[in-house]
Amino acid sequence: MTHTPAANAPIPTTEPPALEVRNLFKFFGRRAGEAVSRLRAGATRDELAGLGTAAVIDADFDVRRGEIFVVMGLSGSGKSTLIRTLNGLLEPTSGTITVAGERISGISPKRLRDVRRRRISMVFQHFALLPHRTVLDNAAYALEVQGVPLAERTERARTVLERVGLAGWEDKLPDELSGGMKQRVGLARALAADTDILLMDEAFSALDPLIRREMQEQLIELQQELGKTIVFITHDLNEAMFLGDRIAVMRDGRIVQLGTAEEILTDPADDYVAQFVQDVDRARVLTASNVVEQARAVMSASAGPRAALRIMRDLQTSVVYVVGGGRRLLGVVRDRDVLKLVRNGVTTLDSAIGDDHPVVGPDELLSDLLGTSVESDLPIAVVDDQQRLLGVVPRVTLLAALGNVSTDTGGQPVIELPHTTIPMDVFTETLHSTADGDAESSAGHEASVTVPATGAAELDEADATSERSHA
Ligand SMILES: Nc1ncnc2c1ncn2[C@@H]1O[C@H](COP(=O)(O)OP(=O)(O)OP(=O)(O)O)[C@@H](O)[C@H]1O
Repeated sequence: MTHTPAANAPIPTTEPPALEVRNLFKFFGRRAGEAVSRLRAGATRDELAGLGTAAVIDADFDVRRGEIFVVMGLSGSGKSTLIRTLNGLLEPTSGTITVAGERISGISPKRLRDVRRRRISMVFQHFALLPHRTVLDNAAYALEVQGVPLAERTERARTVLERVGLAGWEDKLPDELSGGMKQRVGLARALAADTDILLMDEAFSALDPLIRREMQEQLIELQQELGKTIVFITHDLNEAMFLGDRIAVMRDGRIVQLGTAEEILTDPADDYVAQFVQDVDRARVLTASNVVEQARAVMSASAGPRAALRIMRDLQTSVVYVVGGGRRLLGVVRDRDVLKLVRNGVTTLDSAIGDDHPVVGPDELLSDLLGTSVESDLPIAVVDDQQRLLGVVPRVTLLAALGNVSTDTGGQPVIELPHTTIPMDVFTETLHSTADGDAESSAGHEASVTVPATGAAELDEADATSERSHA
């Protein structure tokens, strides 16, 4: 899952947003205008219950081009009403809606139909397929309504059916399909219309959990492939968090929080949202970048085997991460190999650097980290796309994050690497006996720990300083 930048980041384009919603109110009932004035003045939904229902109260947001924007809330919170106003099925009581720069509120029905046809497709919970028409005809239906010639619409429908995994099913009737396949036809029909915006109203809610997850994953793939703007309505927070680049949480007609999944999970706007997120499957929301910790046992390759041994001794670990220029991760060195190099008087680390350590990118989901974590005794190294070491995810941190527990044990950092099983004396003895007038020859001192935290240049300098201070 790739998330867009933080919720309030500026839109990096001069094009208008896919959708602009400004101060939108929808009131069902008598004296709607008066009800909206009272809502603006601070009246609650309950206070207006005598007049009717305030289904959407002062919604104000943009949907960016190419994002999956999820509207999430319990039954009755106003999600369906909001989406129906977005596609012009309902006229707002007050406020405006603009689609790709074109107003769709307060315009003539003919113009509205035209904007909808060109800009917006809808996918429904219960598929809304025509039972006596084949899969192909259902997929081509929107195009047929638009008057697209038969040959062209058949070709476009075939292409999208293949894309959603239904090649070979074109001649079947809806009744011959499973629920997941029916929804794929619904999706294909929406995609065939080739509009910029897809509105999906609880589109996966009627599906079995496994099929539902498959559809969610496929939707993300399709979105990345096709770059559609998707507004997805759901009452399921896990689904919202998995799909949404941003999520609007609705309660009693109001959007109470708008943000990325991470923002909502880690900084819920109020107790209501906090209660919701308690049950979220964190493994499918949080990524390595959310839980990464600073790696302590890191050294520059140029510092050599003796420096590695000193770090192992001082941190009592069996492994040190080795980085090159620009903090690029080269691999790990292990205590036994380093000990051999030092004993043999080898001054470069290269031959001991191994790559048998787990590495992931910052966007990797925690659910994908679990398997990696159990396969290795080392913490997972997190690197950026230039292979620069960003930090590590120790197993204990991963488990704590999934269980929503703190790893803070009173200021003591988590021990991230396996303890060395080689007695400390052996390290010290080796450093002394092989010392050639360097730092370790001044017996009896405690070597200061080299715990580089920043760039390789600083690492080199830290080592040089360490050597000098011992000389
Ligand atoms: N046409 C209508 N006339 C009167 N009240 C309505 C109408 N449509 C919706 N409402 C009311 O507006 C409120 C919001 O309903 P809406 O269907 O938008 O919520 P929802 O979050 O989509 O819920 P659900 O998931 O159950 O559909 C509810 O109290 C509902 O009863």
